Amino acid sequence: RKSYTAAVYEHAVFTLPLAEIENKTVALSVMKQNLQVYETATAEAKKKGAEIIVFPEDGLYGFEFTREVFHYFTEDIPNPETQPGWNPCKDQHPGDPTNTPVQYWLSCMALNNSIYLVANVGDVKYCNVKSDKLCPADGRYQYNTNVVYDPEGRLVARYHKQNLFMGEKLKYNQPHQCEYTTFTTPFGKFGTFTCFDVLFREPPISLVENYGVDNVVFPTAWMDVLPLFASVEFHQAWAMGMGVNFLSANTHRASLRMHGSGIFTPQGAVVYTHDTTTEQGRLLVAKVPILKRTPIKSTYRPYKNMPLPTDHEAQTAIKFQAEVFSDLFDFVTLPKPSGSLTICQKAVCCQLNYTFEDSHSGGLYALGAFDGLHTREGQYYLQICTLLSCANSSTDSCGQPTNIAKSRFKNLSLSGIFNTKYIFPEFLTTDGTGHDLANGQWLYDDGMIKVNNTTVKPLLSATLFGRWYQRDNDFYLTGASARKSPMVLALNLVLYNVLFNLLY
Ligand SMILES: NC(=O)CCCC[C@@H]1SC[C@@H]2NC(=O)N[C@@H]21
Repeated sequence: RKSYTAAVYEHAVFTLPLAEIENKTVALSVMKQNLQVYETATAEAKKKGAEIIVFPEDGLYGFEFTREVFHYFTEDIPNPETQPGWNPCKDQHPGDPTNTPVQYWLSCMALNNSIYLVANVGDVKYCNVKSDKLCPADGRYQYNTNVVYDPEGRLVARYHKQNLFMGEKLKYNQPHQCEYTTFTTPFGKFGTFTCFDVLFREPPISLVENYGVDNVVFPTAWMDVLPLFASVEFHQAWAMGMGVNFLSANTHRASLRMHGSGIFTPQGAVVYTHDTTTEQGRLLVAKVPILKRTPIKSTYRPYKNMPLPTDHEAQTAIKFQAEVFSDLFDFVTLPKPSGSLTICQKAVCCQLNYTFEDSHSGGLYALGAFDGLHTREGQYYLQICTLLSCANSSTDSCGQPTNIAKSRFKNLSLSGIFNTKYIFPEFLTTDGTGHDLANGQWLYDDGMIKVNNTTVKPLLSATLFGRWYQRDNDFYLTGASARKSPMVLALNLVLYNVLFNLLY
């Protein structure tokens, strides 16, 4: 057997204003409306041959809740490791007040369609504030949770999100210990994690490297941020960088820039959607290769003899600094019609060889390097090389979110020197109407992005997105220091920066 069929459903979640969710009954009616859409999608996916279906993060209720209101959406979901074989569809009787009705519905959906089903739900664990020192004051832990039901309706996996995003900390708790959640199917070993998790080492990298996972199911509620954090470019890059299949289901809310789901393999997307114009859900179904476990290829690619700019390039290429999503990059502009450029920042050096397709086509492009701590919406260490289309003809606009791209390249190769082997290759083209991953028009080979024949659409960005996980553990970024006082954190920050500047 060489492949399996997977489905992801990008769901336009039905929700109610916070003030209207007065009790558990209202919350349940909201979830039932969404579950009805899930049911239709699951039946449709099954009809198309799907063996597994993934639904998005927050897909049953939406996002804007207080901790108290979110409690109405939670159920106490057992741990399948200590209570294997739990099957709400077979074991619960509808109407019993001790039931978990959402789990009952999900389990029956999996059983009735004989399919693996992955959904994101709220799990609650009650605790005693007197005996459990970490127990929240309201006496309960609330978790952002993925559940997986097998085709018999049994709960086979439960995962509590580790890396909570921004406002999520108000309604969810972070598990005391990171959970590594896997499940095995006749078509491969799967791991699961959720949305913001993908930016961190734990649990994603350990699942692949230590738990032998070669398929990931990924419920997400991801807002696009161009040029480096757009959903489909980022999720495809993760699949390609880690050499796994990645089934990503996004919540659909175009007004929040929340869109873009796909089924990605180590070779790139087999199917994806990026609908910015409607508020409709969408089912994607595709064949996915069953992967042979291969050791992760190191993408760390040191190289010597970095070509220096020619006299002509040195005259016309302008060096400048500009921010990309609040990170200050060092940039150099691309002179036309072709060239070979290098730009470095601290330990990162980026090298580009290129020829514009049409030397008369417009658009300013710049090659940028970043090596540092990203601090917006979370803290994590990045090492990046990017070639991007600037928003307009001013260098100030390079790195600003834009959908404008005017030039195609006859050929290009982008490579870099990094301290990390965790490099995720991003590539995005556009004709102004959406994101085109240009699969088949570029290659990621030996740590290098290569275009050998002109892409169909103009290039928005090509990026080697590196994560230096090791560095996250330094100084004030450790979990232990996260519980320290603001004064200690500030001192750590100063110390960190002084040492960092001494080192580089
Ligand atoms: N639901 C989540 O866990 C948050 C989604 C992650 C969003 C990514 S992380 C950095 C970028 N900021 C955004 O607004 N979108 C991107």
